[in-house]
Parts: sequence; structure tokens; C-alpha cells
Amino acid sequence: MDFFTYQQQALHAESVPVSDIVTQYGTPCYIYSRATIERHWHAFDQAVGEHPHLICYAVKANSNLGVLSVLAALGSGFDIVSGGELARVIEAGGDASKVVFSGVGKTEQEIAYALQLGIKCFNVESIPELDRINKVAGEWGKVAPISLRINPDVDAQTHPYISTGLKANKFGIAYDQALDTYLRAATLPNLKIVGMDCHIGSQLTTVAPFVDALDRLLALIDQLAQHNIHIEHLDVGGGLGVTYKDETPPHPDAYAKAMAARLDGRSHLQLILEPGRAIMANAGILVSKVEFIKQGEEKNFAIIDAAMNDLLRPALYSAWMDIIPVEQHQDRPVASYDVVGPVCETGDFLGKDRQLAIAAGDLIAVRSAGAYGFSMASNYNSRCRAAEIMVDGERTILVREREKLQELWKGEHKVS
Ligand SMILES: Cc1ncc(COP(=O)(O)O)c(C=O)c1O
Ligand SMILES: N[C@@H](CCCC[NH3+])C(=O)O
Repeated sequence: MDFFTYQQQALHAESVPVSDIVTQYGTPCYIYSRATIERHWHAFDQAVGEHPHLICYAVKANSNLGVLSVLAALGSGFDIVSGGELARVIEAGGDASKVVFSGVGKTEQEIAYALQLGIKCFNVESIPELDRINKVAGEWGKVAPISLRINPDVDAQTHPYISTGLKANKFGIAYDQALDTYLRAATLPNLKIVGMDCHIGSQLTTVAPFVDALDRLLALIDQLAQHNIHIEHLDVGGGLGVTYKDETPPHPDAYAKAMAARLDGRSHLQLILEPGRAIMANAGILVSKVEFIKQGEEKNFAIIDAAMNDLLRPALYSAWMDIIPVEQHQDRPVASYDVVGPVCETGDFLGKDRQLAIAAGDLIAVRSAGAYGFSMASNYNSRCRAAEIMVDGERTILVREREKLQELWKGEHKVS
């Protein structure tokens, strides 16, 4: 079931007309559907079934407190990549003991903070990081639970900027060095080896690379057992893709079942999944107003009040995102538009050559914008970041106020 649908030509978010939300909160705004978030999370959780598992939502996809609190209430775990994300999880009511900490550049302060809170595991990405965690844990009189993020050298067949599991990528410990690195970790007094981890990329549309990576990790787990190193959990990362246009990724159910099936006969090995996009992308839209229709010599432009600072994906990856009118007007002529924002960059577009029946003053919605939308927003061109609204049935909750001008220079100082 889709929770963003037209009813009498008017786009609704769950039971609420999107235009009503705009009347109350203005544009641009992100609108999220609680029911969609919950449905996606349950799809992963239920597909794994009885096998011990933990769904650790990847906070980077959307770190709004409203979103995190909905997931925390479901009992979700969280995958974080910074102390800031950890603080958000705690603020939202998340459970630190269900947090895994990924990322190649954890600082000493971040490590100490996570140790004090008692997170589930550090996903370690290099030997120097291993030494650093051992040192900080010693200083705090703690034993740090760790897993090694293994780079399985599997081609995720996705956009090169979001592929992470190849030898050429900065992430993880090379497969060939994995055994030696585990043996070394086992000698460090302030570490406890608890897991193994990988994450091969984002927006994957087939199961095969995930299964290849998983099988490579299982072989390594068996090898470690011969050295008396016993792995309690296997974290296969996130990366399951969604449909933006015509992609046909596997359903979370099929994906999670395929992962769990490989662990048959390993009933003590907990499975961890770190989905971000698959939970949030289709749970959110970005709504914007058409300010002007500009007829150029070669092209028509729909100039809207959202821009690359609000939604970077088209500019950064040439990502295609669906753009639809909030009200369907049968009487308007259809024309081809480049949908662009007011930012002073040629790359500031949200869509190119889109067939739309729109006029100045209309509202448009960018679909599948719930993941890597607001979380990658910036203040470029001194633009205030958009408001964020959660819809829950007939309720609308302002989960982030529109940024105010004074907040733009908070912490800055004039020079006399
Ligand atoms: C370590 C890690 N886990 C999980 C994710 C979430 O990925 P996705 O949003 O593609 O599910 C990412 C981002 O790609 C990541 O780097
Ligand atoms: N930000 C990216 C995904 C990167 C995933 C982070 N590891 C996107 O919008 O598609």
C-alpha cells in the first residue's frame, strides 16, 4: 500500500491533503509517513523470522529526531557514523546497547563517548583504528566490543560514488588481511571480538552481490573458529535499493530472507542488517512551490523554491527523482521542463526534461526523497533549511521547524 496517493486529483500523505500541510507549514518542506516507515522496518524484521537478528537503521539516511523516535519505539537498533548521530539516537529515545558504530575516522572523543554509553559494537575499519580503540578503552577502564569491517572486494554494480566494497574504496579491511587483523585484535587487552561486518554499497538492485559478500564472510568466520576466535554476530550492512524510476530491486522481504537462509545451521550467529534508504526513501516527499515558469530559447524552466541545498542527489549523482504535481489540473497544457532551484549553480536542478502540467504558484512533490534528502541538506547561498513534517494517519507533527535567518549566522562573529 502506498501512503502518498491521489484522492480526487489531490496528493495526500496518509489521510492528509498535502496542500493543507503546505498551508500550515509553507514550502519547501519534507513530509514523512509514519505508517510507511513502520511498514518498511517490519518488512525487514519479519522476513528474518526466528533467526536471532537486529535491524540497525542507518541514521545517515534520515536523522530527524521524529524519524528516530518512531524507529526507537519499534525496538530498532541503529547504525551510526559519528558522535553526532549517536547523540541524536539517545535524544530520540534509542537504546545504546543496540547501536553499531561504523565509519573510517572515529575520533578519540567519539570512541570515549560511545564506550561510556555502552554501545553494542564498533565496526572497525583499519588497524590504526583498532589500536586507537584499544588505547581509549584502556584509558577509561573499559573493554570495547569490536567487529572488523571486511572489504570483500565484491562489485556492488551501483554508482561509483556509493560503491564501498571494492579494493579501491577507502572502506574496511582488505579480505586478504582480515585473518591477520583478527589475530592481532585478539592480542589487544582492551578489546573483545564480537562480530564481523561489511557494507558493499548503496542502492543495490540485485541480491547476488549481497550473497557473494555474505558467503565470503562466512568462510572467514569458519577460518577464525579454527583459531579459536568465535564470532557472535554477522553484520551485512545496508544498501538495498529502492525504485526511483524503473529499477526493480528485490523486496526487503526477499532480500532479508535470502540473507537469513545463508545462516541456516548457524543458530548462534546473530544477523545484523543496516538498511537506511529502503526504510526511508519512499517514506518521504519534498514539496515545493513553482515560483516562475521561464520560457528559454531551448528549454522551459520551472523555477521552484527548493534547490540543490535541500536535495543534493540530482546534482551530486545525476540521480533521477520523480516529480509530480500536488494537484492534478486536467486543464493545464503539458510541457517539458527542467525543474530548477534558485541556487547560483548550473548543477542546481531537481529534474530535467520532465513532462508536467504546471503553472506558477502550483505545488510539486519530489518523490522518494525521505532518504538522503534533508540529511544532506546545506545552507549554501544562505538558504534556510526546510521544515520537516511527520504524518501519522490524520495527524501532522512538525518534527523540525523551518530554519530562521538568525540561525544562519549563529556562532559567527563580526570583526571590528
Ligand atoms: C556502513 C553503512 N551501513 C549502512 C548504510 C546504509 O545504506 P543504505 O541507505 O543504502 O541502506 C551505509 C550507507 O551506504 C553505510 O555506509
Ligand atoms: N547519499 C547517498 C548514499 C550514500 C550512502 C552512504 N554510505 C545517496 O543519496 O544515494
